[in-house]
Amino acid sequence: MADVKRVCCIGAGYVGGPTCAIIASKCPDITVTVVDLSQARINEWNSDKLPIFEPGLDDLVKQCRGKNLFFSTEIEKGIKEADLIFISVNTPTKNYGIGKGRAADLKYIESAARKIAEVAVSSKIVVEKSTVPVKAAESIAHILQANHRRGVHYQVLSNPEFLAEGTAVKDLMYPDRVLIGGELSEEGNRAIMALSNIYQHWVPKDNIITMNTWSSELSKLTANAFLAQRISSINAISAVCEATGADVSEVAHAIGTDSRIGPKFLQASVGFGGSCFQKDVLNLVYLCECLNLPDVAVYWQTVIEMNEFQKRRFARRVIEALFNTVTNKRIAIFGFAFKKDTGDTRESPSIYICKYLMDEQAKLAIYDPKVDHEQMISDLTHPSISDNPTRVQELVTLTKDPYEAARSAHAIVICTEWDEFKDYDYQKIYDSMLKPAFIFDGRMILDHKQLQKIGYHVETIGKRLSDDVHTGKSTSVP
Ligand SMILES: NC(=O)C1=CN([C@@H]2O[C@H](COP(=O)(O)OP(=O)(O)OC[C@H]3O[C@@H](n4cnc5c(N)ncnc54)[C@H](O)[C@@H]3O)[C@@H](O)[C@H]2O)C=CC1
Ligand SMILES: O=C(O)[C@H]1O[C@H](OP(=O)(O)OP(=O)(O)OC[C@H]2O[C@@H](n3ccc(=O)[nH]c3=O)[C@H](O)[C@@H]2O)[C@H](O)[C@@H](O)[C@@H]1O
Repeated sequence: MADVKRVCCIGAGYVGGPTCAIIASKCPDITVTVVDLSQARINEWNSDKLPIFEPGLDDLVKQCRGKNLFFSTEIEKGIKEADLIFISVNTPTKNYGIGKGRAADLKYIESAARKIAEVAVSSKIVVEKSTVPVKAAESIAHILQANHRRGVHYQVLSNPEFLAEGTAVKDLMYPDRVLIGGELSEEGNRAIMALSNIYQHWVPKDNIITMNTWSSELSKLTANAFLAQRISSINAISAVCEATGADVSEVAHAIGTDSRIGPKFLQASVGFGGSCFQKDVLNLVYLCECLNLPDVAVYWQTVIEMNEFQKRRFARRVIEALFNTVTNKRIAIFGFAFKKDTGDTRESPSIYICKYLMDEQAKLAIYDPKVDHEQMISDLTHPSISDNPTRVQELVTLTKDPYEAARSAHAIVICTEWDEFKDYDYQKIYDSMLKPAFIFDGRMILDHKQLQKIGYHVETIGKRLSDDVHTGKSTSVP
């Protein structure tokens, strides 16, 4: 098993696609096939317009596709031919039955494992790449072993992914660490070495950490929980800043220079989004409840609650500043993706800000440089966001031009930190808006002094910029 020649990855998503593109580009001696149930997704991977936007990914895929990188719906063929199989399918939060709203839905993982057991005719290393609850690898191993053919043996490894969207290529190219968990046995070690050898084509050996499977699985959930907790912590402090006159950027800088705390992930915002933070923290909460650790579960649950609070709080500030009513007011929403440099909108805070404003019957003009309009409508008409899709269509205008979005608007709300938002001609935008013209900078990216000079009423997260004549809040601490 030491020399892996053929890799198959089940799941051609945000993780499977970029991860395999890097492996193919760094290991010309390995053939990598990414398989998926979705013909549409595979067609896109084989086209000029990839299904996901990631800086640097197009070039990487073009460089290897058709040589040692293949995208296909022939799942059985991919499995049969591979020595090593990544399972990189989605593990969303369960929306039915036991654990609804918290537990990870493992049905895609299980069906991938069953498919491997059904078709494999030679031994395989099966690598759990998806983020899963602790002990999922054990369940995968159980399914594989219960269905194995004579002479076919499996080793199951945990190899969680730490890439972030928008920087996936860089993160995969220069990972802080690669984590591999496996069985503590001779066979297990051989499998760990085989996977480690793939990564050693480009990752220094010292950055490849090996450990037992459960530690590896729990480390992934813990990493995301800690990152999400930092954001919730700084967002909690942003509320204190707004109430006192302190500036959250200064506070973040002050604490971030303490080497024990560090400067990263201290950017206060409208709240965190993305497909994983909420899902994985909830997954951890559920795990703790199942392990009869209710106090630990409550501790992590508050990270989610603080995030909800931040999104609601920001929307409420917009409404309050606009004289306590946004009914029929045109509001330009700049940014719909959950962060810059991605077209992904999963759990984007922008969706919730839009929801709260639509609940107050505001008219929204939404602009995002990368998100398809179809996706925006699908997100805003989702039953969890609106029970009246026709009303959403009436309230929402989708534009391909930020200047158009802001024309005749009462306010601009920045929901995503796209770099291009910093470079607009805000004088021109101001001239086209209704007065007083408001900007709510939910990402703290604009030059607030300059905007005030133009005449805007500016509000941002974690800092008071304008007189609070509208909200009437006092700056004194009781
Ligand atoms: N999106 C991200 O940035 C990161 C995601 N992760 C984790 O990686 C996993 C995958 O996430 P994404 O790539 O974002 O998901 P995704 O939803 O973009 O892609 C998953 C793909 O798996 C396919 N699939 C599902 N069941 C299948 C089956 N039985 N056979 C073949 N294909 C199947 C789906 O059609 C879909 O295309 C999740 O567990 C996630 O938590 C981990 C780190 C980063
Ligand atoms: O498991 C996953 O899916 C991934 O989740 C996150 O990556 P991602 O969600 O793609 O993006 P992040 O950069 O972590 O941003 C998440 C959200 O937090 C927000 N954020 C981030 C940092 C910050 O300081 N403040 C802040 O509000 C972002 O705007 C975004 O909405 C982790 O950073 C990755 O390590 C992990 O692999």
